[in-house]
This record gives sequence, structure tokens and C-alpha cells, in this order.
Amino acid sequence: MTKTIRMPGGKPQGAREVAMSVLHNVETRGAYSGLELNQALQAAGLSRPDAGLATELVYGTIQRLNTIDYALQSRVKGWPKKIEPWVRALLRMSYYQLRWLTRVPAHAVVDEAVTIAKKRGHGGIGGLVNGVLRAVQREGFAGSLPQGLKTAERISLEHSHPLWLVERWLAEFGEAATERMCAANNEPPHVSARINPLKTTRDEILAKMAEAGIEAAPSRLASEGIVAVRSGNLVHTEWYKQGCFTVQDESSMLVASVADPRPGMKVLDCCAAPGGKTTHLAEKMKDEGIVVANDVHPHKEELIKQQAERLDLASVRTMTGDALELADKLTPESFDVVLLDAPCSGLGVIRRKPEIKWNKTAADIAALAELQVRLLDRAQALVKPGGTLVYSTCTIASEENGDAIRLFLERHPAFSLDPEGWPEETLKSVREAGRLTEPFSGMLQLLPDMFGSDGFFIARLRKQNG
Ligand SMILES: C[S@@+](CC[C@H](N)C(=O)[O-])C[C@H]1O[C@@H](n2cnc3c(N)ncnc32)[C@H](O)[C@@H]1O
Repeated sequence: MTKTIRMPGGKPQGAREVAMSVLHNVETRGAYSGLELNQALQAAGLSRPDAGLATELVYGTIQRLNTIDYALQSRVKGWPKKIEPWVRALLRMSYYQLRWLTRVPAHAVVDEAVTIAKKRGHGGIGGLVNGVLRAVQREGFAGSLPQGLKTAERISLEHSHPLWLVERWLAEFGEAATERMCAANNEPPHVSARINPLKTTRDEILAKMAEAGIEAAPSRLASEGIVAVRSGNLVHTEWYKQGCFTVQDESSMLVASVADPRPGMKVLDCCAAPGGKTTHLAEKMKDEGIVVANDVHPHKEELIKQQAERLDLASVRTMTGDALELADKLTPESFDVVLLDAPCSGLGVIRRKPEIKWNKTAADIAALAELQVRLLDRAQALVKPGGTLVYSTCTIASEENGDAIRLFLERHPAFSLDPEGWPEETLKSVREAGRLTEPFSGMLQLLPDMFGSDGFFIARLRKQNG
């Protein structure tokens, strides 16, 4: 049984009720799971284990939605459309627990679900929930997938991904890689952090974490990175508050390293909020020079400022505006390094934001690819002759990545892909994993199954001198 506490509205809420309301809002209001969950957890004030359970229920249920709905449709008449959204959320979440969260006794899952159903609805709903979950419990999960499915259908149902996405990945990456990626997308993401070398060293933080009983190890991919196990949210630590590190995915840490800015340079980050890469660029420059950090959303400027302040970085200058208009506002050819960390479909970060796989469409990818090419077209005008343009996304859709770069290069012959100056340890790890296309071209696609880090694309382009 989980502890129940009083919500501000007067209603008692335990981990399962919190998870249920988050799932309900994600489905009915299109809310982001991460934001919605953070708000709900703050409001509910759950204990750490209960917050952990609520988190697991939300992510696990969204991750396994396809598989869960397939199992429930034969047991619940009118599933899913004719069932009230909150009952849908409750049944899905309970099925998830029965099947994948085996550390919770099945009878406790059913009892709690029935209690919630009766409290929120009426006896009839309690009866429905009880009947469905007891049947699931009795029948078990063996043979829960139909026989004779085509490869795409099997992967889609087994690993709970939409069919169109599985078909797309099968065509591009083949069966083995698609299956690995889909499985990896259902794993919990690594907790990782990027050490701020202006304040501390990786060894020093690792030693302090070991002393505090936090299991952490150096990243295999990024020289400033650490990966922690069962550490809780590192944002709540004193080290974070003191600016010793930034919580960031390991793949994301590579982008500033590939940009390789030097102290004293003038650098532009076109799409910068919340400032993860901006602050990394400034750290790499030893806080000497200027990093202009721009984002289109006015409210996000403050987020970048807060990060720069927390890390004591004085070289960051923030501005708000559409990156498509930056070339009209800033001096042409005036930046040594320009980073375009473009808005993208996010198909590389499904593990962190599982609703992405259910919400994004092929049409979104096409529209984003078109925007990205236009953003590249405008950003290039700001690069000095001999300077560097780095393009990155957290997606694995080729239209938004390699294809966008090829289109760009056709139109801008002054630029060429630059395979030099990439972080050695990264290329070594990717090469050792047998995942580097040789000879290395200057573009890198990391897939989510390779290192347990986000799927990311990075291209480094050099503008010719004069
Ligand atoms: C991938 S995120 C950037 C993450 C950031 N670079 C970091 O490492 O913390 C993309 C950002 O682009 C911003 N954005 C979207 N369209 C834009 C545009 N037309 N001009 C400038 N920024 C834009 C979004 O607000 C979002 O913050």
C-alpha cells in the first residue's frame, strides 16, 4: 500500500492517483508527461519512494500503450473510445503494474484500482475494474501476442511503438536495429551530468558522490560526463546548486565538444533555451569571449540566464527572436562558431518523453525538415570565413538530419563537412561499437540503443576562407 496524503483541493492522493491524473491530462489535454508529472508531484508532496512509483507508472504506461490497449480491447467492451478517460488511465496503469511491475503484489494492484474507481466513480465502475483486472491476473500474459504477425506489426505490438514509425525504421535501419531501438526506448533513461571544469573536476565529483553513497561512473562518450545510478534527481543536490555540474544527456554533451570553441571567440547559439549547450560552449571557452544565446520564446530567455548565473558564466549574452531573422539583426560573417541546435521531431528522446511516439506524425517530420533547411540557410550567413557551423538535432529522422545537410551543402558550396577536431573518445567508442560509417564524414548519427544515451545527430561544417 502506498501512503496517502491530502491534496490542496482536499482530496487524498497517493502515488497511483497522482499517476492516473497525469496520464489523464497527457491524453486529454496533450500535456507533456515530464512537465505534468513534475507539477503533480510538487502539489502532492509524495515521499521519495511514492514519487518514484508515480513516475514509473506514468512513463511505463505511456511507453507500453499499444501493448496494453491490445490486451484490454478484448476484455473491455467499447475499448478505448467508449470508456471514460480517467477509467482508461486507471485500467491501463493497473495492467502495466500487473504485467511489468512485478515487485508490487497483484492483489494490491487490483485492490487499489478498485478503491480509486469507487472513490472517483461509482460501484459499477469499481465492478468493471475489478472484473477486468482479476481476469488479467487469472489468465496471465503467456501468448498475449497473436501468431503470424508481419515483422512490423510484431515489433509494433511487442515493443509498443506506432506501426508507421516501425515501418519507417525497418526500411532505414533494418530489423535488428529497429527491434533494439524500440526495446531501448522502453528502458529508463540514464541519469547523467556534465562537469563544469571551471569549478571542479570529474574525479573530484565522482569521489564526492562515492562518499555520499551515489554510484556513478565516467561517461564512455563524453569526457566531461558522468553517469549515475539510483542517484535521484541530481538537480536537488548541493553540487548542482553550486554550479559544479549540469544535468544533461551524454549525447547532448557532445555537441559543444564538436563545436570546439576557443577562449576569446565569438559564438552564436541560435536555438539556445534552456541553455544546456550555451553554458557548455562558455565553459569550453573558459568563460572568455562571447556566447550569444538566442531563443524564439521570450519566457525562455530567463531560463538561459538562470543557468549562466548558476554556473558563474559571465560570457553568455541572451536575446529573444526568431532564428530565421538573426541574419538581419546581427553582423554578417561575424561569428567564429555558430550552433544550430534545431527544433526537431525528438524521435531520439522517446525514452525521456514517451508521448512523442504517439503524437508525432510523418507530416510533422516533413514540416520540421523544411524549417530546419531554412534555419540552416539563414544561420550560415553569420559564420566568419574559416569559421564553423554545427548543426544538431535529437532525432533520428534522416530528412531532418543527413538529408537536410546534403540539401544545405548543394546550395552553399562555401561550406564542407569537417571530420577533423571531433572528440577522440567519442569516435573511439562509436568505432569500437561498430557503429561508425568509415571513412568518417563529419556527420554522426547516434541511435538510442548504442550507448543508452539519446538519439542525436551532429554535423560539423567548415566555411572556406575568403
Ligand atoms: C532542441 S531545443 C534547444 C535546446 C538547447 N540548445 C539546449 O541545449 O538546452 C530547440 C529550441 O529551439 C527553440 N526554437 C524553436 N523555433 C525557433 C526559432 N524559429 N528560432 C529560435 N528558436 C527556436 C525552442 O524554443 C527550443 O528551446
